[in-house]
Amino acid sequence: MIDVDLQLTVADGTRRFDLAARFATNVPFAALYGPSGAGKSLTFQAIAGLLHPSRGHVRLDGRTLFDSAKGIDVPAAERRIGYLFQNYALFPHLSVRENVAFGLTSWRKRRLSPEDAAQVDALLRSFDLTAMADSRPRTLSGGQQQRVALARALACRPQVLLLDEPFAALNPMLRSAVRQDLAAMQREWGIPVLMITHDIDDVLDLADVAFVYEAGQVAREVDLRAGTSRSLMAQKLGVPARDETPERNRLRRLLHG
Ligand SMILES: Nc1ncnc2c1ncn2[C@@H]1O[C@H](COP(=O)(O)OP(=O)(O)OP(=O)(O)O)[C@@H](O)[C@H]1O
Repeated sequence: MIDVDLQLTVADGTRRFDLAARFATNVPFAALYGPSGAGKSLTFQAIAGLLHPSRGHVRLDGRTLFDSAKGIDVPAAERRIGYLFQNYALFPHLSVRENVAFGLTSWRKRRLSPEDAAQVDALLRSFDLTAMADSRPRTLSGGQQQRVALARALACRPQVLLLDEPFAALNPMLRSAVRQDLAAMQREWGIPVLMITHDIDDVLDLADVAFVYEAGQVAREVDLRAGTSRSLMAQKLGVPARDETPERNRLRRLLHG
């Protein structure tokens, strides 16, 4: 169960933005959906401990990570949260293996324990990265880089995985394949996922619940589990339903083999 209530203000010389977002869920896959600049990434930063709300709380599976009233603010490194940034933020000077292992090493402890090394090897295998483990990220395709970023986010055995627009850098053909990979990964690792996306298909294909953001607040919660038709879900989310004609589906099947 993740339970957040975040109130914070960010400002620079000319702009100010107020976030007042609240939601709680225990579904395996939840989406934060909404227009650009609505406060979704700030929410992730506050959950991960990179931003400090002025009021509110962050609770994860009964553990309090932040509570302004009780003066609790667990440091980011101790929160056990996997965070996939919008542009992946891979380290260009490190190999694939070193990128995946990054969260498990520290400047003091340069070497991985045998247990951690085995975990890194398992992740490389699981994400089909073993053959490129010693390569630098710039020599990898977009989809491969995305898998490295996901493997790195999972390496610290997180209690929740935050994915900030995980498919944004991928071309449309790759997107649907990677969407399926992500769903399979979620089933295999059993770690709850919160995903930020602008893409209605990401929401409809992956999410159990969507929190719709508007101007720094969660305007509504949409349950996407069985029993609701795709077009009704799209309507609830406030977007036009896709043209799901049989002809279009036939073409989609042909294109995807
Ligand atoms: N340090 C800051 N000072 C002033 N405004 C900021 C600061 N950081 C973020 N903002 C603003 O806060 C708003 C919310 O930002 P946020 O990154 O959470 O949006 P978002 O919903 O994730 O958007 P996108 O989907 O485009 O990534 C934006 O208008 C952004 O410009």
